[in-house]
Amino acid sequence: MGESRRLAAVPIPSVETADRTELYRALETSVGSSFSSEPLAPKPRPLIIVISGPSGVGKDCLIKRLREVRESIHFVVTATSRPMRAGEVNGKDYFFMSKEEFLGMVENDELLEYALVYGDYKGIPKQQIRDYMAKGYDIVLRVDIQGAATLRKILGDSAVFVFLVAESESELVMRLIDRKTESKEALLVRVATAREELKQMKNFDYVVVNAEGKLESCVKTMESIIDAEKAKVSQRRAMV
Ligand SMILES: Nc1ncnc2c1ncn2[C@@H]1O[C@H](COP(=O)(O)OP(=O)(O)OP(=O)(O)O)[C@@H](O)[C@H]1O
Repeated sequence: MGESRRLAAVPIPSVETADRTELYRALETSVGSSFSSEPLAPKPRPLIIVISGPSGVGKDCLIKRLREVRESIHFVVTATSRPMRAGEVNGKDYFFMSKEEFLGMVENDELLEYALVYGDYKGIPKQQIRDYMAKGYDIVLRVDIQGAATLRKILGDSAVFVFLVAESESELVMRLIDRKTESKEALLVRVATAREELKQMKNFDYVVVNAEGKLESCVKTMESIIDAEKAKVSQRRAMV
């Protein structure tokens, strides 16, 4: 009510008889300044999305599909000293390098985070993140649980942390067995580790289920999370 008393005394034509432009102009004059065409929502900031979860849960598959359905995503290619697996491509799946080269990057503070995983180094190159955020891309990082905990310490709430799970522990083990990329010893390490890792879920912002044969639904959930994050009034402000 207090607001209406401050409005200019301009006659407003009848809603029944006046045309749209006439009414618009009269309302504009009454409120005292032109109506702006500027977007009412703030421009969404680029997000850093950390995707983690036990080995074999489908992180790579999810990210691959997410990149196909969403153009504005940059997947940060991790540097690693582990040997290339059959079908992997250098610079696409990982930047494969020797231990010496990797430690050189550590020395030069070129990595956001790094760790020794199953005997091999893995780390996230900082420059790639900066370059793509500057171009407006959302950044997707794929890290193991240990890496996610380290990133949480570095990035705090400025990044979105997503924990990917299978629908059950037994499904996860089956998936790992079916992938046929691990020796029996490595398989045992991975399943035992997975059991421990599941306890870390509470440190994440979201948990997304990648159920057997339901990758598309998992991708949709991820998209919803990204869309919801973009619609936040107070957006996360990630700096690397
Ligand atoms: N929704 C799904 N239903 C059935 N199989 C799936 C699904 N998602 C992924 N897989 C399969 O599970 C296996 C593991 O997937 P992926 O390699 O993406 O896991 P990851 O989490 O990236 O594993 P790692 O951390 O060991 O690299 C693959 O053989 C993949 O094809």
